[in-house]
Amino acid sequence: MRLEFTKMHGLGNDFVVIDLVTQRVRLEAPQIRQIADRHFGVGFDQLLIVEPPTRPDVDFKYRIFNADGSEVQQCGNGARCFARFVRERRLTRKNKLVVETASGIIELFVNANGWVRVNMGAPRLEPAEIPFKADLHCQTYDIEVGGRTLEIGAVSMGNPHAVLLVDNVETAPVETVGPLLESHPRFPERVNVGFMQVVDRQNINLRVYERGAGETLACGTGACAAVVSGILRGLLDERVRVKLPGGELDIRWQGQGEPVWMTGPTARVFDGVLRLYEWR
Ligand SMILES: N[C@@H](CCC[C@H](N)C(=O)O)C(=O)O
Repeated sequence: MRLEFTKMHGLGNDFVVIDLVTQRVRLEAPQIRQIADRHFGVGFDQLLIVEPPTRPDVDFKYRIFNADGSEVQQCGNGARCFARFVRERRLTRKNKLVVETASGIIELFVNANGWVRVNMGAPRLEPAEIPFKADLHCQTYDIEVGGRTLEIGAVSMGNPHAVLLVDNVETAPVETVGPLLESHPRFPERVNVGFMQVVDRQNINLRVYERGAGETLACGTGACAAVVSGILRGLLDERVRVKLPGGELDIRWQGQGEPVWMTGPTARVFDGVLRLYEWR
């Protein structure tokens, strides 16, 4: 079985993108993990699947799978790459796209310079919506991790995020605290973990340990969640430049009930063909 794909990235957060508008395949979790393998497969942080819409008022349906094969609701860097992909593959000529994801509708605007601006929707803060086990919504929560009490913000951008404040992202305990929080029992669907260093009211440094993928060079929803958490804590202004290991994103949020806007670049690395029958 022959399957065309495109390798892309947003700030080094890398993707295999597959068009299932013009191709047909059903990929199960073991195959997804095999394609994700950086030694025995193509390698990616997330697999993005482009499908025809299931309703008349949207342009496409977009599904996202982590490298561990789990299907997830949202991916910010992936959304921008998705927009570039459907235009380059001539599946659409529109500059504004309305797209169905597992967590709702997002709007994408392709700028003249190839950058993409995304309306990521309003963040959800109620614990049950994240989901996070807590009685009430609070700006921050104390949580026991590895014998220590840490303070986190908890935000859903369609997918769950915990945000910790650190003095310096270079020395942040991403490899140790990241996996412990990712699978913490208070996050029943696991969680993405952001380590945020506030530089000033318009600039943060951020590293993210992603659910189902480990630390990535950038996480778009993680950047949105960190800015939301920083604004709610009174530390940030409405527009923030987020510096991640792979590059920078522009994030804007006007407060409760308003959508988060994310703007950033995309890159296509190469096109390829998978021959699924060759795998054992
Ligand atoms: N890299 C992404 C987020 C991908 C999904 C995440 N790992 C999850 O499990 O929720 C981004 O750019 O937002």
